[in-house]
Amino acid sequence: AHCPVYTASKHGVLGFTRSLAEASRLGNYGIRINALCPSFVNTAILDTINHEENLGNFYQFKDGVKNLIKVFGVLEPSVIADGFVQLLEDDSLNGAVMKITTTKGVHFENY
Ligand SMILES: NC(=O)c1ccc[n+]([C@@H]2O[C@H](COP(=O)([O-])OP(=O)(O)OC[C@H]3O[C@@H](n4cnc5c(N)ncnc54)[C@H](O)[C@@H]3O)[C@@H](O)[C@H]2O)c1
Ligand SMILES: CCCCC/C=C\C=C\[C@H](O)C/C=C\C/C=C\CCCC(=O)O
Repeated sequence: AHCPVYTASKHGVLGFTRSLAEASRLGNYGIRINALCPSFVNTAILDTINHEENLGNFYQFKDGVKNLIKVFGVLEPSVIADGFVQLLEDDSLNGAVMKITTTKGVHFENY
């Protein structure tokens, strides 16, 4: 929401992940490819919404993003690291999309 190009890039990452994971499985590449999709995380990127040069025409919607942050809260990076370790350790995961949110914690999007 609010930033169409940013959002399009994230959808692209998911398509890339799932397609490459299937290619890896079929081609016996020996690697697993998964995506980790967190809600808001406490990193420097959150400050970018305060700068017009980052959001361009969509700067006018920054209060909407701030409201989302207020409603859903901000995760600490350590929570994301824990999810990442789970992706590393679970050999059954390939082409998986792990979501981490304040409301549901770690869960998976099934396609
Ligand atoms: N922080 C969040 O709320 C959040 C939530 C979901 C997804 N993400 C995604 O996670 C990823 C990492 O974000 P983050 O929160 O750690 O942000 P961050 O701002 O802390 O880190 C981003 C890093 O990317 C580097 N970078 C930027 N442009 C680059 C380029 N062209 N080539 C190489 N490196 C470049 C920056 O120098 C910086 O070190 C991003 O793709 C972001 O969209 C972040
Ligand atoms: C919205 C774009 C703002 C510009 C980029 C700054 C930060 C981006 C952070 C993340 O990519 C945001 C991702 C998801 C947040 C959206 C809704 C949260 C829903 C959480 C839930 O369902 O519990």
